[in-house]
Amino acid sequence: MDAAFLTSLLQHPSRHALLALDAAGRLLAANDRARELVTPSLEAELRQVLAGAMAQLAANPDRQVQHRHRSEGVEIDCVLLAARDAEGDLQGYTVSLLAVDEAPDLAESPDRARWRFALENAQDGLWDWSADTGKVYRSSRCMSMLGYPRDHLSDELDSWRSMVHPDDQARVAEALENHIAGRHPKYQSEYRVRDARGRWRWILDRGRVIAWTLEGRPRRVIGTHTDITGYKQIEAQLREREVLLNQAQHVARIGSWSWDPETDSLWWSDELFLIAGLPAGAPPPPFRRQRALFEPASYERLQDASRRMLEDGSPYDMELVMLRPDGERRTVAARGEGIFGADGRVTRLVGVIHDVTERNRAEETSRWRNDLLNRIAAVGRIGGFELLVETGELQWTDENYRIHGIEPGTPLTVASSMQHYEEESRPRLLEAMRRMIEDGVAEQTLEVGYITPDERRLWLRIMARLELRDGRPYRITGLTQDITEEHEADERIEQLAHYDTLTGLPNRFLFRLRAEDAIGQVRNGEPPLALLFLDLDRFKLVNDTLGHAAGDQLLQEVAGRIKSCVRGSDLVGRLGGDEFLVLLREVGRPEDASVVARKIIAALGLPVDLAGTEVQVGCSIGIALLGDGNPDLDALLRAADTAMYAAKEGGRNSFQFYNDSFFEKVQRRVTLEQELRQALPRGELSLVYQPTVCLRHGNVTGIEALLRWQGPDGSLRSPVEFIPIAEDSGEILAIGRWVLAEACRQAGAWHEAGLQFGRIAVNVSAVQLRDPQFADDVLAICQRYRWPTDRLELELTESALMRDTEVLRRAFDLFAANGITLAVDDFGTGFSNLAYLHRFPVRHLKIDRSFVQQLSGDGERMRGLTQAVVTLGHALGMAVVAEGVETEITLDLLRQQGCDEAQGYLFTRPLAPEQLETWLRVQPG
Ligand SMILES: Nc1nc2c(ncn2[C@@H]2O[C@@H]3COP(=O)(O)O[C@H]4[C@@H](O)[C@H](n5cnc6c(=O)[nH]c(N)nc65)O[C@@H]4COP(=O)(O)O[C@H]3[C@H]2O)c(=O)[nH]1
Repeated sequence: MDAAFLTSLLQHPSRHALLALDAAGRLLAANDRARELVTPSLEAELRQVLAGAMAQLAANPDRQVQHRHRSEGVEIDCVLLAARDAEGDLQGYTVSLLAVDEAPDLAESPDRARWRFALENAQDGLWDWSADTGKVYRSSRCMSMLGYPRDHLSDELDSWRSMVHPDDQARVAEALENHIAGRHPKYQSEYRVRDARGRWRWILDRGRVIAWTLEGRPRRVIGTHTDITGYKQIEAQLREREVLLNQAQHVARIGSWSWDPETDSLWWSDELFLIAGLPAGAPPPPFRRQRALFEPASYERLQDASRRMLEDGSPYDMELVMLRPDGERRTVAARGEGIFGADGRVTRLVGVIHDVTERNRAEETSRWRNDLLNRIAAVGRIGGFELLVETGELQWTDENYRIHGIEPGTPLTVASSMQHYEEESRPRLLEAMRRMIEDGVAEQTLEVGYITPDERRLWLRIMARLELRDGRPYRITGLTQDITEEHEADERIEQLAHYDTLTGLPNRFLFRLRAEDAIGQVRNGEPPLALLFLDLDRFKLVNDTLGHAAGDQLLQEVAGRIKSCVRGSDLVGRLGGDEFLVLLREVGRPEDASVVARKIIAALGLPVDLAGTEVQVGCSIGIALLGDGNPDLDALLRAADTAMYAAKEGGRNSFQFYNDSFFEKVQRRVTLEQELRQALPRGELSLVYQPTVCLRHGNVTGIEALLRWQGPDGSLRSPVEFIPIAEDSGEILAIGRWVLAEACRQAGAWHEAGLQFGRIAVNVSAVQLRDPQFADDVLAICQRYRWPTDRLELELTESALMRDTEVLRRAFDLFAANGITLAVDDFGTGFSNLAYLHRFPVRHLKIDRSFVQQLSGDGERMRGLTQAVVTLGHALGMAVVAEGVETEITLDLLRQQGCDEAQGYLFTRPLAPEQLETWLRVQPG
C-alpha cells in the first residue's frame, strides 16, 4: 500500500491501537493510540506473542488471529491479519489492540439492531461459537425451522449434535475437523436433524473459523443452517428420475448428450459412456477430441452434420460406426438437433446415440435365416400360408404363390384361392376348413388337385394346423407341398401294378379286383354278367415269323379293337400272352353276349398291317354267364376258359357258351395230358402192327406200326384221342422218336427172323415234321437199328404236307436222298392243293377209311371218288392203298378199280408183334 495512504489511515481517530509490520515483523507505522498504549515493556511482551501469530499467518494468510493479553493488570484484545499484495504475496501484518475496559459500549447500536432483525427473520439460522466461552449462540431461526421453541436447546455445543441423525454424525464431525485442520477452507455439511414432529429434516450447515488462537486453534466459528429438505426431496426425485432415465437408456441402448455452445459445456448420459466404452463419471471428451471415437468415414459425416446443425439447427439422422478404446466396433444410429432461443439462435445442441449393433446383427441373422428358409422352401417346393379365422385374411409366402403359378404379392381371398382347385378337390378343402373352424379339429392333411392359371395340373399336399386364442379358433397356419412328381410316380407304379404295359388294359390283378367288385354288386342275378375268354388264333405264328415287335403291335391293335366292340362300362383286361378277358355288365339275354362275341370275331378278323405285312388273325371266344353253376369269378373264369377250348375245337373264329359235358371233356383232356407225360417213362406205350397186302399178288407189301397206350388205370386209350393232346403239349416229339425207334427195332428183328414184309410204315405227326431235328433223328434211328432207309415209309396227313417251309424241304430232300418214302394218310379228306404231291417223295396214297367203307352198297359217288384217287395216284406214278377194308366186296371193287394195295380187318386187325409174326408165317409166299 502507498505510504501516504497508510499514514492517512493511521491518523483516523480510533480507540484501537493500530500497527503495521513488514513481512519480517518490523514496525512500519503505528497510530497515536498505539504510541499511547504500547509501552516499551508491553511491546517486549507482545513481540513474543506476535511472533507466533505471524508464523501462523504466514502459513494461513486468510486467518484472523485473536489473543487476549494481560499485562500489568490490563487486559488487551489483540487481532492480527496478514497483508497481501494483488498477487497474494505476503507484504506484512497489521495488528489492532484494544484494552478490554475500553471495549465499546454493549448497548445496541441502530446498526446492530438492524443486523439482529435480519438474523431473526432470515430463512437461514445463524450459529456462533466462541472458544473463550465454550458456548454457542443460535439464532431463533435455527430452532424455528425445526418447529422448536427458541430455548429448546441449551447453548452447549453437544446439545445440537444430539439431534443429528446417528448415521450422519461421523460425517459432520469429519467435515468440521477437515476445516479446522486447514484441509478445507470452509466447513460445509448436509445432514439430517430431527424436528419437533419427530421427522428428519435436511440441513445445510456451512461455517468458518473466523478467529484463531495464537496456537492455531479456532477461537470463534460462525455458521448458518439452511433447511434444504425441499431441495433434497427434489434432488431425490431428480436422482430417481435420472436413475430411471439411465436404466431406460440402458435397456434401450440409447445414450444422450447435450452441448451448450455458450459455455462449451458438454453432458453425456451414463449410457453414452457405456456405448463409447469410456468410464462413466469422467467428463465426456470434448468434440474436438471425439475423432478417436468413430471410424474415419463416420467421423467425417458426423462433422459435416454437426457443422450444419450448428449453423442453422438442421437435424441429422444417420448410422455411424463407433470405435471403442479396445477396438470393438459398434454400429450406432445417431440423431441430433438444435434448440433455438427467443432470438432464433441455436442455444443448445442435443442428440441421442442408439447402439444398434445387436439389433443389426439380429436383423442380419433373421434376414439370413429368412433367406435360408425361403431358399429351402424353394428347393423343397414348400409354400406357407396363414389364414386369420376372424377376418378371413389370407397370407401366402412367395413360394406358395410360385407353387400355385400366381405372381407373388397378388391379393388373395379364400374364395379367389379356391377357384383353381379341381372340382373334386374344392369341397374336400372346404370341408377340412370347416372341420377345423367349427369342430375344432387341430390338424388336417389332404392331397388335392390344382390347375395353375397356365393350365398345368398339379398335386398339392396341404398340411394345416389350427391355433386357438382364448379357446377360440384364431389362425390356421400351414404348408403347401408340390407332390406332383411323387403322385405321378405313384400313378406310374399303380399303372405298372395294375395295367398291362403293352396294351394299357387292366392286368389280371386289376381285372380280378374290378370283376369281383362287379360280381359283388350283383343281387339276385341282377344285373346279369357274362365273361368272355378270348384267345387269338395264329398269334404264335405271327410272333415266330414276324418277330416280337410285330407281335406286340398286333396285341395293341387287338386290344383297341376289342375295346371298340364293348361299352365303356364293360371291363376289358389282358390275361397274358394272347388271352384277353371281357366282362360284360348288364347283358339282357345270353344272346347279347353272343352278339358282342360275333362283333369281336368280326373286328379281329379284319387284316392288320404290321410294318407293311398284312396279317390276319382270328380268335376263339368262350362265354360263361354268372349264375348257379358259376357263382364266383374263379368258377366263371374256369367255365369261360373251358368254353374257349370248345370254341377252338369247334373250328377257329368261333365262340362257345360253356356247358357241363364239354367241361368234362376238357377235364378228361387235362387228365390225359398230365398222364401222358408219364406214359413213356412208365413204359405204358406199345406198338401194334397191321399189314398191307398187294391186291395183285396177295403178298405182304408193308407193315404199319400203330401206337397203343395202356393208362395207369389199365384202360386202353385210342391214339385218336391222345395223339392230338400229345401234339398240343409237345410230348409227341419224344413219343414219335420212341415209335420210330421201336418200329425199326422190331422190323429189324423180324427181318433177322427171316420174315418177308416189305416196308415198315410209321405215322408221323405234323408237329414232328416242324422239328428241324426230325430228319436227322430218323436217319440216326435207322442207322442205330441198321434198318435200311429204303424200307422205311413215313405216313403223313395231307395237312402236314400242305406247308412249304425250309425245314420241311430240307427234311424231304434228305428223305429222298436216303430212299425214305412218304405215304399220304387219309388222302381225299383235304383236296385243297395237290401241288405238294410233286414236290415231295410221295410213294403211296392211302384212301381214307371213311371212303372205302362206303364203297359197298349203293355208294356210287364214293366209287367215283376212289376211282379218281386211284387214277390220280397212278397218273402221278404213285401206288394207291385202301385203308379199312373189311369185306371181300369192297376188296373186289378196289381191285377192279386198279387199287394197288389194301389194309384192313379183312386181312387182320392190328396185332401185337408176336401175333403178327405168327400171322406172317402163315401167309402164302
Ligand atoms: N374200322 C376199321 N378200322 C381199321 C381197319 N383197319 C385198320 N383200322 C384202324 O384204322 C387206323 C389206321 O391208322 P391211321 O389211318 O394211320 O390212323 C391212325 C393214325 O393216324 C394215328 N396213329 C396211330 N399210331 C400212331 C403213331 O404211332 N404216330 C402217329 N403220329 N399217329 C398214330 O391214330 C390213328 C388211329 O389209329 P388206330 O386207332 O390204331 O386205328 C388204326 C386201325 O386200327 C378196318 O378194317 N376197319
